[in-house]
Amino acid sequence: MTFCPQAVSAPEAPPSKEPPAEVTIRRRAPAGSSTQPCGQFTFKVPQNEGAEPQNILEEIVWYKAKEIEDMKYIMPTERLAMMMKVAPPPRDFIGALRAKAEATGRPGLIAEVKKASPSKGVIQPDFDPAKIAQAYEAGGAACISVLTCAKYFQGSFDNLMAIRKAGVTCPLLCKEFVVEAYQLFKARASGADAVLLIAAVLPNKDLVYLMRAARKIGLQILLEVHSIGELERVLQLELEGTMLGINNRDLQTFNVDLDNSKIILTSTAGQEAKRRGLLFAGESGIFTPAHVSHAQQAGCQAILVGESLVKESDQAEAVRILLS
Ligand SMILES: O=P(O)(O)OC[C@@H](O)[C@@H](O)c1c[nH]c2ccccc12
Repeated sequence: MTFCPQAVSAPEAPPSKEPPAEVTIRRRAPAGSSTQPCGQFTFKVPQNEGAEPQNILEEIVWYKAKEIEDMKYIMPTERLAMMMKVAPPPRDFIGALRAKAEATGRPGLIAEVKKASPSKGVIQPDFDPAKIAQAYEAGGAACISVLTCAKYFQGSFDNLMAIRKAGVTCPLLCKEFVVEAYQLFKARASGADAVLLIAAVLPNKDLVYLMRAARKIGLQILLEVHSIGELERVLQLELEGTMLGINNRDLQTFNVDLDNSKIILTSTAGQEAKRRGLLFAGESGIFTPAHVSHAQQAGCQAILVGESLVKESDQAEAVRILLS
């Protein structure tokens, strides 16, 4: 059986009432902290109230500014540019997903190498990234996603490099909270073939810039949306070399709703995205073959799965069972 997304019946949804969603998180703390320590006392600075992150996504993004500063200190951009020149050439991430979906009649799998997450804590204590990626590949994954965020997911760019060096042939996605081009260079220098960009974090102006920078260095893009409004917004962009991820998890609240892919893909914006021939990945909360079918019926030709695979001791078998 060949995979045929057109065969999935998509009821004509009424036009969305959501306006294109603007980014609601703040990229950095406004005007310093609202409390100032002074000896054994702490002074409150009322005009700086609200200087605490309002949710985990904001906290992560604020932390990135400091992390990137440290990274640049250890490895200046010029050295990174030299490393990019000797990095193994990029492979076709989106093409590998399409090919797998066509060959198997099931969504192509992006299997995620993730040790921990802010919502679940440590998911796999016996964590050997290269071994896990090899098991995913042996089980039939089309692509591998590698969490590189150190503080919140216990990931690293070294994991990306170790997986590439171990000879894994599946194309690799760098899963990071990208806010600066420096992180794209780091991803490519570490052997990534594609990079995640999150619409909930980046306004369109930043997306235009970062997508251009990514393409220039040969990285494909997984552009993640969580709502119809975000999809409407990103559809205003030039989406060449880009696929769309529909996150079932709200990154600000951690709530997972497996129907989110269907809600978004049956909207007017979803239909428009399908007409443009874009490839969709259903992301998060996929645990069973029935969940995979649910995503496929919603119109996803790809799925992104972390926890349910990585927590198993035999990850190759876990992949086979999920795709059965
Ligand atoms: O472990 P799960 O529920 O299968 O989810 C995987 C993946 O979708 C999730 O890790 C993810 C989706 N978007 C993100 C953005 C940043 C960090 C992580 C993510």
